[in-house]
Amino acid sequence: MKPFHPAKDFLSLTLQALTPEQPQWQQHGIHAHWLAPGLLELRPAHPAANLEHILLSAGVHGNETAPIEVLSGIVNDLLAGSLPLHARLLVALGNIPAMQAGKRFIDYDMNRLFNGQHASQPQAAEAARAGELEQAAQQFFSRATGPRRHYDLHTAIRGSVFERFAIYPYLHDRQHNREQLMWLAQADIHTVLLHSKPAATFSYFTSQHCQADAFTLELGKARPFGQNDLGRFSGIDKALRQLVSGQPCTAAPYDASQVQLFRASYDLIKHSGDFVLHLADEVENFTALPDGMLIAEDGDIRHIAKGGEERILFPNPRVSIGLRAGIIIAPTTLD
Ligand SMILES: O=C(O)CCC(=O)N[C@@H](CCC(=O)O)C(=O)O
Ligand SMILES: [Zn+2]
Repeated sequence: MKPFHPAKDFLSLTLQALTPEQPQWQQHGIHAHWLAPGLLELRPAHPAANLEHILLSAGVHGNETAPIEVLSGIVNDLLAGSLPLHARLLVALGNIPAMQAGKRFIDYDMNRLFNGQHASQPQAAEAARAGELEQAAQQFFSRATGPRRHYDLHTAIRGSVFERFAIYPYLHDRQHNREQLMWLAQADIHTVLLHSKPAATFSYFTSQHCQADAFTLELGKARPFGQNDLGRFSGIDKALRQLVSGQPCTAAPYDASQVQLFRASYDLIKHSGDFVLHLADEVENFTALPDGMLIAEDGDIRHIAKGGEERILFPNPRVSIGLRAGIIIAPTTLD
């Protein structure tokens, strides 16, 4: 098998729409399978028992470049033999045309097209790719014989009161996994939003349909390629490197003081072109909303903050009609 060309790293191959001459090859004790552009499966050539099965994704939003660089660095070090692999790993760089264009998306937000929603937007450039990512994830996890994890790495449009945070998809009847919460804490992610309903996101899809411990990770502010301070991503970089190389996890028993939890109360939906958000563009994620504050209006609908403990997440009045223009959240504890 022809080795991965060392001068062409995973990211540049993906951005240039190049593929290795052979889709499957072995190097440094790793069996690599290039499934499609930006979709690479790696496993130890001689796997130990009880491997973890880990999906790492980034670039579902094309302009969220730091997580793409983090994952590309991990893949390159695995293939160069400088980072050992003791897991089955699927790495997915999501929206390649949007990455090339430096945009969040081309036609339609890809993270609203999972869970089958791609079928409702067949004309969108993102639809087929969302279906391809779903299929790759399902095939990958269908062959899993041990723990399944999915971390979908993002950065946010706005700054944030809490710089890094995780989003835990709605679990229906499953319990929140406290070991996962402590793993996030040792990755320097101490704030977690618990979703309260199904969503069309990649992490909800793998949580619900692949039974993975799945999270969307928001790791900082979105910046173009070349403008990231990757030092601010060292917590997740180190934690993922330890995870894929099978180093013993140093996460402690569950300690509620390490994890600040919020629960989604309701979404601000943009129902029409009359939608007005009464928050300035500089307002950060997790900004507190004083009791009685008018948050948003849409025709006859008025959203008013209640109780003084609510906060705003992902305020964005520029989304397409029908989509979420923000989430109202409130502090919570585990059941
Ligand atoms: O900064 C923003 O306004 C959006 C950041 C972002 O892309 N967040 C994800 C969260 C996905 C989830 O709820 O799990 C998204 O909106 O897709
Ligand atoms: Zn994103």
